[in-house]
Amino acid sequence: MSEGGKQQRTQQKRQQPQANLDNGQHQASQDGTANGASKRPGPQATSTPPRKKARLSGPAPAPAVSSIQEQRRLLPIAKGREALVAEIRANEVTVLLGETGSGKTTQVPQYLLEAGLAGAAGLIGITQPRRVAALSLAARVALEQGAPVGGTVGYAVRFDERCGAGTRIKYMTDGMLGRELLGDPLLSRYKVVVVDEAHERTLRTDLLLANLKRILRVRNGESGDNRNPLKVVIMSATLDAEKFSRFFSNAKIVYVKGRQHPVKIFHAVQGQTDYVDAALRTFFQIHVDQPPGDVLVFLPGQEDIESLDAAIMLFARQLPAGAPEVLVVPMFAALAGEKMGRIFGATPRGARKCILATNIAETSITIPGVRYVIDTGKAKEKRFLAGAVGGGFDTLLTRDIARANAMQRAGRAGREGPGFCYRLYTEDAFRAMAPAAEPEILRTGLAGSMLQLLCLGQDLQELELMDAPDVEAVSSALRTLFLLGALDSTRALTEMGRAMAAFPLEPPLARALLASKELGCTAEVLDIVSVLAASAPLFIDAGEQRGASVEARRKFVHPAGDHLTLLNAVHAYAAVGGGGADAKETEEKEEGVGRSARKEWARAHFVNERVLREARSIRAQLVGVCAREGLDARASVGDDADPMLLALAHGLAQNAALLMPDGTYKQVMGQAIVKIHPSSTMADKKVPAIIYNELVYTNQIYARGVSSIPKSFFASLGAFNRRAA
Ligand SMILES: Nc1ncnc2c1ncn2[C@@H]1O[C@H](COP(=O)(O)OP(=O)(O)OP(=O)(O)O)[C@@H](O)[C@H]1O
Repeated sequence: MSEGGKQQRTQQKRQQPQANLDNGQHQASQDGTANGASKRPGPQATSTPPRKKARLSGPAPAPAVSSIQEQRRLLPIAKGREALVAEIRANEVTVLLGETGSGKTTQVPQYLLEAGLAGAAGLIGITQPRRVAALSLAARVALEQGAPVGGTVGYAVRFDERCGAGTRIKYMTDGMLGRELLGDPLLSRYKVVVVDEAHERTLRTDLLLANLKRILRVRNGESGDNRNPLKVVIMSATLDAEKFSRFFSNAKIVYVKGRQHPVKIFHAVQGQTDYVDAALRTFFQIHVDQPPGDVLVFLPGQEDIESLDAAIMLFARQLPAGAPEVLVVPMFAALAGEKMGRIFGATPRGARKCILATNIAETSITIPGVRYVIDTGKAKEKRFLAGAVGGGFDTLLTRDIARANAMQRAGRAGREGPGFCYRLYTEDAFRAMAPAAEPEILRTGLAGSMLQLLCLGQDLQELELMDAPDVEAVSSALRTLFLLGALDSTRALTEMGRAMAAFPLEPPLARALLASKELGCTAEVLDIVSVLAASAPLFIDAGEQRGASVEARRKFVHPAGDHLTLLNAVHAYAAVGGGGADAKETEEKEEGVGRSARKEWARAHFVNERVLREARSIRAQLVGVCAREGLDARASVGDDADPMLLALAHGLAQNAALLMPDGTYKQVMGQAIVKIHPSSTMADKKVPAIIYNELVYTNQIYARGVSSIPKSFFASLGAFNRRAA
């Protein structure tokens, strides 16, 4: 059945509260992550929605621990503190394996600082694959240190940094530390680098590991220079420790024993065909039958989160009067700060919070109050098809998770007291899962990373990596960089390439921005790329209200397509009182009437306001880079569309397609036949030539983020001349 058909069917089903809910039984089992001995059965599904009075009484969660310092002392890792510090002191590289929640991420950096391993003024950097983890961990550890964030403990994530002169412990994304290599190739300010959640094997972690190996060689003395040695600690709860140890010349492996609180695991008795429905049933079984505690549900993506959110609210309204309130809180990468506050903030008395999250909540973080985890066993995975028709494109498909992910998910329960994890898949399915996710370097586009490496004088193919990337993915990245003008025909980095790398943007967007210099439209292109670099689409996919959303947005629609439509929306938002070019002015209007008017405006136009606000902060940072790179951020062409489209086309030259006589579009630099995505303002238009932000493959190849360009542009795009060369 098609995705759309399935969606429709589930929606129909969820709109009938009396639907049969009788296939959600779970059985308790033990696996590597569970050492609880609870006799409490898993939630038993009923044949009707919950009717009986829900209760939020029962055994209290773990006894409150009086002080934060006492909590620290009770963590399993605390018992081995001295021995652990001694091992790290004695070894250049330590691989540290310990159960989820044992205290690795929050405690190890503090132990090392307190033991003097960072010297008098050196830094301890702790990398995380995800920004939300870096932000929340910095907040927690700052609290434990009794100092504000930006004091002893700070953080650095893309487009946001809070560190001061006195910062000694820095939580950061793996990508940020990678960027620091550009200015400081030996990471000389760091005495210790802790690579946390290394099992995730993100591309950035892998590149960082390769660089750390290089840096160790230089700083730790093969060349005799041992004045500023570096220590590296690799950590995870679910790691192939031997592999990491081998990579670092048989590094010492240290195990932290024990976990603070048990997590009891329940598996579904039979496989679930509709995981959103199964999650809905399981949530209400918990809500009705189980003692207090918040619930964390893992789902693949935003669409499922929104669908489950609506379904839970529908059922919650049917609970008897006086039943505990249900508070649904979505959690995905694109959330703005104030929403994060709702996730991590205290649940009101008598209510039960239900956090609906993607895998951004899977590792490292502690969400206070969460006692129950529901795991659908699914995640969205981005995969770059390098050898595909069309020269490669990203796919974003829902897939089964790996065992390591399942164990990490279970580990989000049981952090403040005993926890429970309900897997919506069978124990056999769990055992059949791959042990760990495939390293990202084997499945992702490499152009951006390759450009950064070239700026460091490194060649991806010569780097000593844990797993070497696919040859086709490497040549696809090289081709992209060459067509964008970042490389010359000898594969050497050009001035343009260096300038592109200065921007924390994917190469095509950086190229478009640089092209705006000559064309005098930097102000407009900044507006556009800032939105495209944000972590979610600007326009909300309104689902059933699609008709209404199209109508509401009609006034922004630009005949040239999605990019200028997006620009119109940014300008319209600015006119309501925020989001425009002048960040300072908008900050002043942040409070009060302006703020609520903007929110209302965004809601009425089905525009994602947090994206606009995120884009505004991205823009402010890009303006800083523009100044350094000699671009005038105020240069504007007003309403003149052509210069803006031409600048964009410089970045998206590889993403161009021409109209064929049969009404389809065919790539200019590839063989693929593409369709314009139905969400595009260009969906029903037939224009001679288009550029697009990306191709996505669902059941066919769709171009998303589409603009019409004059065919005459092709003559002036360097990429086409280069292709011919
Ligand atoms: N924000 C927080 N609020 C309350 N308790 C917290 C918070 N962060 C951490 N803790 C407590 O500290 C414990 C250890 O957390 P930490 O992140 O250091 O563990 P970890 O071993 O790194 O786990 P993981 O492998 O899951 O990342 C948690 O189980 C929890 O009890």
